[in-house]
Amino acid sequence: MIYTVTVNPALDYVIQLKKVKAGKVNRSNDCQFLAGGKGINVSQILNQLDVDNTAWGFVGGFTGKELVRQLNVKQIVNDFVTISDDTRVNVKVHAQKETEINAAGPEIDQQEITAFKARLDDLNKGDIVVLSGSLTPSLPSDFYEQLLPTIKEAGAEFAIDTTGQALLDSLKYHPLVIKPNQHELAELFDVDLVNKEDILKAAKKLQEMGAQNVLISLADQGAYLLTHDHVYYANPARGITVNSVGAGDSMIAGFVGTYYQTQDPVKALQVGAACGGATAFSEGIAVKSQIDTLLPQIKVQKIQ
Ligand SMILES: Nc1ncnc2c1ncn2[C@@H]1O[C@H](COP(=O)(O)OP(=O)(O)OP(=O)(O)O)[C@@H](O)[C@H]1O
Ligand SMILES: O=P(O)(O)OC[C@@]1(O)O[C@H](CO)[C@@H](O)[C@@H]1O
Repeated sequence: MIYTVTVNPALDYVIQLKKVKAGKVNRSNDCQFLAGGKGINVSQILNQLDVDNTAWGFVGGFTGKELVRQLNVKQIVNDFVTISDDTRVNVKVHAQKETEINAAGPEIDQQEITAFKARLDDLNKGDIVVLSGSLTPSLPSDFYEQLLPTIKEAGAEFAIDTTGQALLDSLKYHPLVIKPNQHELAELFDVDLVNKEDILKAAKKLQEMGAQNVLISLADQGAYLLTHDHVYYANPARGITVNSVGAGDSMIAGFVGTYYQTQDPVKALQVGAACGGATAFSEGIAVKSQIDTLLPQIKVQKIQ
């Protein structure tokens, strides 16, 4: 089983308009509330790939109820801890440029944290836990790290999609895969990454620090994968970008879901790149038909 963890999920309020003028009244052409949060997006793609998974995390209030309603409609299995504060709303403005305003997130108390940690008792050998996204301000900054010994003791693997020190602190527990984008990779080591060599050198460092596989996503430039033995490059799919929100989550889902089924990191990279592209080319998170259409376009090359 794959478990996704979204401790700070969101209703994404996606607003479409031609142009935003700062300081003026702007009127939208279209808007909708979509269940979001990085781990939840991973679950959505896993469902499209027919990979069994359960979404874990914290939800609360009227926003949390709507989020769970949407997941149930899509038959995404979920087992959230209910909190007394409201799940956040993140605003995504799609105009001449994409602008995102992500809220900090709700208060989570000690009892709710304890209830969440008890979920980990369900883990079995061979399971994969995908930990994704920001923490709420009330959670300790080492919250992910606190979960890792239990996950490993159960014989499960984990993937982690977070940034900064929290990502670095997870490496000693040997994540199955991490996926910083080029910008996040540069920030991790406080360096400029000007060419391929710089990127691969920084990615190699993350592997030396403990990651089993390192995926570096480059948006419309494709992605690199460092495995134990080799380095691979996956080209980007061709298409018109309409939304980059969730492309990274989709790539992780494609990678982890395929790895779980095949144990083949190269196939996993191919599917991950197709899932990322499919989401970038669609209004929300991609569906199976879009992923299947792009899959043959992705050729994985061994470059080292
Ligand atoms: N415009 C695009 N065209 C083709 N493929 C894309 C495009 N955008 C994303 N992808 C695919 O999805 C992968 C992940 O995208 P990206 O690098 O933007 O992740 P990210 O920065 O984590 O995304 P986000 O935070 O917006 O979800 C890329 O490596 C690529 O394979
Ligand atoms: O604030 P975080 O947790 O870093 O990111 C949250 C978020 O931007 O990530 C998803 C896209 O990756 C969205 O669905 C969601 O709003």
